[in-house]
Amino acid sequence: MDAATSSYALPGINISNSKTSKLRHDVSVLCFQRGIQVPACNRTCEITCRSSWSSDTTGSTFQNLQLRMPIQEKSLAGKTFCSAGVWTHPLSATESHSHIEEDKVGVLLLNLGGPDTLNDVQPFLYNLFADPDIIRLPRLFRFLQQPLAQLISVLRAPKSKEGYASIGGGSPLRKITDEQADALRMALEAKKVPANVYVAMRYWHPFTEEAVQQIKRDRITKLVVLPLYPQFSISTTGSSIRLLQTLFREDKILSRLPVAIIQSWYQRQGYVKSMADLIEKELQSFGSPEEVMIFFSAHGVPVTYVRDAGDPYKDQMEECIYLIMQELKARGIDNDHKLAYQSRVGPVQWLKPYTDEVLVELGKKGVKSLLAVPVSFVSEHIETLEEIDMEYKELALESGVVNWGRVPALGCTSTFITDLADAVIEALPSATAITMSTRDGDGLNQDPIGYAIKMLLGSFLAFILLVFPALKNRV
Ligand SMILES: C=CC1=C(C)c2cc3[nH]c(cc4nc(cc5[nH]c(cc1n2)c(C)c5CCC(=O)O)C(CCC(=O)O)=C4C)c(C)c3C=C
Ligand SMILES: [Fe+2]
Repeated sequence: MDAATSSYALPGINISNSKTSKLRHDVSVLCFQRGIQVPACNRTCEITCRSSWSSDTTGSTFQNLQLRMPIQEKSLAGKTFCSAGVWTHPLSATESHSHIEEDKVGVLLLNLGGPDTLNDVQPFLYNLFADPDIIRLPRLFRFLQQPLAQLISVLRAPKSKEGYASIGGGSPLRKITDEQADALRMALEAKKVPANVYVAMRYWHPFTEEAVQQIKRDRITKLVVLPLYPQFSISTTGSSIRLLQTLFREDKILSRLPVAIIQSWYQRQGYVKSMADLIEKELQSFGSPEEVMIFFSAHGVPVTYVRDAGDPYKDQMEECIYLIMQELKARGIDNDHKLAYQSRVGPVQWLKPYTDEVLVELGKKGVKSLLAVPVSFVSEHIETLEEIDMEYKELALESGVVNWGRVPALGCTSTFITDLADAVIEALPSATAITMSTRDGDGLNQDPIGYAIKMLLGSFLAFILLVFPALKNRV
């Protein structure tokens, strides 16, 4: 299911699924002003009109426009990954330059954040577990969110600290994200689109609230929100967008700021090609590259996110792997591959198959060469540097794998950053103000009794597991 049509759609925000190469190009643009419909099939008019609209009139007009122009895209694999209600007008980088000269453009990079020092680990974990998009309690039990976050963060901190200690005493995420922000700013400048680039971390510094205040102080007039997660998940991009929506709605100035949100970009040619480049290069470091199993390891999410809440993460991940493998095939690389999910936390079921279990299976089956490819995140972080490079490597070697390799995260790879710059430029014309209220996205509306029972049992189970000492180390 696509995020735009799932229960996690965020109405009022013009969210685009960034994928230049696949969008239809025969969409004509209409220009509305004060109730008068002015047919204007050129893009300059579209942008000029929209930037002069007041936010309260733009929302409804734009929603109509979206509904009247359904775009349904089928991927090569036959899955729908862009559905009605999402409208993106594809402008090429050069076409759009003249339209945005008068605007003061901002780009807001969304990321998770990580503890800078070991002392930050527990408060960072508290922020993470206090997020209702990470631990999803029914509204009736939301009062438990903070005490539960306190309890889980204190219990998990020692194990997390060990992990962060083994990678140098803190997360490298802030430094890498700052470098990516700088590289993106330069790439945009090279394309004659000067922009301020801001970093908004969800759970640690620089917090989203800080970035948003800076955007206000800088008097940005058009904003593109770009998550540094290629695929959409309720727990990552969804959570940050929800927070942004709250912050913007509460603020007189920000609620009128035209914003375009790129919800996912795993299907962009630039990203797919950059990933294929990394894999192709790393395969060459093996003695017999054609015998290497390409092992994609994605961060997992609890299975209920996908099954009950309509998180498109799993579908997008599978689509993403398909596209990367197609790209490799086109280059004559036809290796076996496998996708598994890592980093599960707590007692609930997460997306399967689990990375650790698959590694053992593959080793036992006689796979001798394995190339691990982290695929849900574009920076090195604790789960690549510690979990994959240390834990999973050791497990694979113990299980019979002899040759182990790992593809680095994309980081500031220039083809990748250039493509992100194009994604920003393409999204700019679709910026509209965030004014509408959030539709309640949890299952409460659909089956309130079933939902309450499930969540009550879930919370009860979580408590039991947390206070039961023998099970503590699974948290
Ligand atoms: C696409 C990426 C990610 C998804 C999806 C995701 C979901 C998710 N994560 C947790 C719990 C934890 N995540 C932690 C660290 C962490 N998570 C991601 C990315 C995704 N998380 C990253 C990049 C990082 C690392 C940040 C860094 O410091 O480098 C942690 C803390 C580390 C640890 O203790 O293991 C926790 C906890 C849940 C519960 C969840 C989905 C519901
Ligand atoms: Fe995580």
